Amino acid sequence: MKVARALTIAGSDSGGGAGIQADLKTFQMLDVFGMSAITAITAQNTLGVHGIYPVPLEGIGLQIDAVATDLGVDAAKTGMLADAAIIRLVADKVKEHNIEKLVVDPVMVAKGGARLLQEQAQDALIHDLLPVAFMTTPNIPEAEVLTGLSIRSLVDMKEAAKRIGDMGVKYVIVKGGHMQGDAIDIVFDGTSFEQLDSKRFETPHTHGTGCTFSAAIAAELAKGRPIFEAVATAKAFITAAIRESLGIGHGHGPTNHWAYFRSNL
Ligand SMILES: Nc1ncnc2c1ncn2[C@@H]1O[C@H](COP(=O)(O)OP(=O)(O)OP(=O)(O)O)[C@@H](O)[C@H]1O
Ligand SMILES: Cc1ncc(CO)c(N)n1
Repeated sequence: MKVARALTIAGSDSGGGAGIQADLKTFQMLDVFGMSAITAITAQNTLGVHGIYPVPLEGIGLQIDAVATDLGVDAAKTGMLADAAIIRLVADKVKEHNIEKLVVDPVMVAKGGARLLQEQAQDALIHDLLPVAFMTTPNIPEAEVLTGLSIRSLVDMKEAAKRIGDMGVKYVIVKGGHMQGDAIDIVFDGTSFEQLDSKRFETPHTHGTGCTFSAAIAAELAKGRPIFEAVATAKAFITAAIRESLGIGHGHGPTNHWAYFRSNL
């Protein structure tokens, strides 16, 4: 049996709903062997981020080297990268190990408002990481920071996707989780647009939705699925995970990483 292998380069969420934990659960549910390089440890739960402890650069580089030189990486994703030095290191490692299918989730701020990326690191994201990425999946506030645009409509989302595409990344998905109405994401392939649609669920349990969505894309790309099939499966995965939330914790609870699999039984 040949198994697909995916690597997440991200922060640890002790609460289990976002970060490395969400990514590994998602890989597992999509039949992909999951590996991790941890960039920072967060003390976090559904109420917020209580502490952030970055891993030394050398340790992050060694984790990526260890995995890439032995087990192999069919696709990777990035999540919380904390600062500019980590972003540059990850960009260098992606080039060194020829990781072609890299999904960059440009994580900047947690749901409760805690910064997960230093503000001065935003330039490194644009100039160092996006040019080596295959796909990026900003939410609305992240797309606004990356482009300087104010995004209020689907037309604005498309314009933002185009401008982010000009930064050197092949595919861009501007996610509509932060808009009003249906949860519509815009996919841009450099020439044309597609939409991923779902109804919006009125729920506070959306902790880690972005992490889970980008991990599902990386998992499907690791299996060699065509792009639009991969993103459609990821949308179905996150929609089921939000729809059937677990109702645990006292704040923004985690999504349900079993839901997509169970709904297909
Ligand atoms: N309430 C909702 N109902 C249905 N789909 C949603 C809802 N909220 C988000 N989504 C979908 O979830 C996916 C993730 O989008 P979102 O904009 O929430 O990411 P994010 O803000 O990066 O998440 P996080 O920072 O919490 O990890 C998108 O496909 C989006 O459309
Ligand atoms: C570690 C980590 N990564 C990403 C997010 C964004 O959801 C979070 N809250 N925590």
